[in-house]
Amino acid sequence: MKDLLQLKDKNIVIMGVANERSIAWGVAESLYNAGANLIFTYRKERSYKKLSKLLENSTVDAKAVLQCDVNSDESIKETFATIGKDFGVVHGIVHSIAFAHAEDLKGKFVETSRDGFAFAQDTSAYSLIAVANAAKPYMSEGGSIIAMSYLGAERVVKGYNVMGVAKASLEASVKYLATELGEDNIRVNAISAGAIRTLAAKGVPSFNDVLTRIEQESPLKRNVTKEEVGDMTMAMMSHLSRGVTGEIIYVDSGYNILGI
Ligand SMILES: NC(=O)c1ccc[n+]([C@@H]2O[C@H](COP(=O)([O-])OP(=O)(O)OC[C@H]3O[C@@H](n4cnc5c(N)ncnc54)[C@H](O)[C@@H]3O)[C@@H](O)[C@H]2O)c1
Repeated sequence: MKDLLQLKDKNIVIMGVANERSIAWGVAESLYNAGANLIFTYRKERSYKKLSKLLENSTVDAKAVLQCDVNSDESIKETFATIGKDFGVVHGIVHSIAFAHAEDLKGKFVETSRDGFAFAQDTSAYSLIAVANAAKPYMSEGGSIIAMSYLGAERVVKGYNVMGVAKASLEASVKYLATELGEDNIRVNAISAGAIRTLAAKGVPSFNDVLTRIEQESPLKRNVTKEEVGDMTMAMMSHLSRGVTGEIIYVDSGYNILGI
């Protein structure tokens, strides 16, 4: 099986583990079991502490744990320069990062502030472009970049507001990046995940209603898990998906196909 995936000893950067509930942690477990070398990045000291504990208490091994604040070009460049120096080649990147100010999610969309809009875009969408640009020199053997999106990018999900527009921008960025980086055999895709109870999800006021609705109405009649998103991310990182780029892949119990 590992041979089919061709992930053994591949250097994969995982950005966005905040705690054990993080989607990125589900991804880390899947990729580790497939034999990949994992390089983790975190934003704040708090995440570093949580991540260190998680690593201590699990079988997942980290080849490196580095700080990277995606709101800062300098931080992104420095992180990837260190990764390049220490590992030579990057084969994959998992971008599992998003943030918007709570007041921009709670209020009416029409009242979104200029700053709040820019901040959500910068953190949740532009960061993918900046990361791809900083990583590109080290992705000399080709590779795969995965971002995490949500249905709120293309449909109106109550309470998702400014983040929905940031995800729309993220999904469009995936397609533009895929088109340009394809000649270097770098594939860029997004997973559109169903609702999963995480720290980031706490900021979305309608989250509990969304979970209930998916359970009642989705084709699979249940919510998805971070492990399921992890496995699909692993497939999208692997040799199995070598012909796929610029796609938005749904791991959402089929909820996105519903009309009314
Ligand atoms: N949980 C869901 O229901 C759901 C559904 C679909 C998509 N997603 C997406 O999955 C991704 C991961 O979110 P999650 O739900 O696992 O929540 P999470 O809170 O565990 O992860 C979000 C991560 O983003 C990081 N982050 C925020 N700002 C950053 C910055 N400036 N620099 C570096 N890192 C920063 C946080 O530190 C955290 O690790 C996000 O893109 C989110 O929008 C989540």
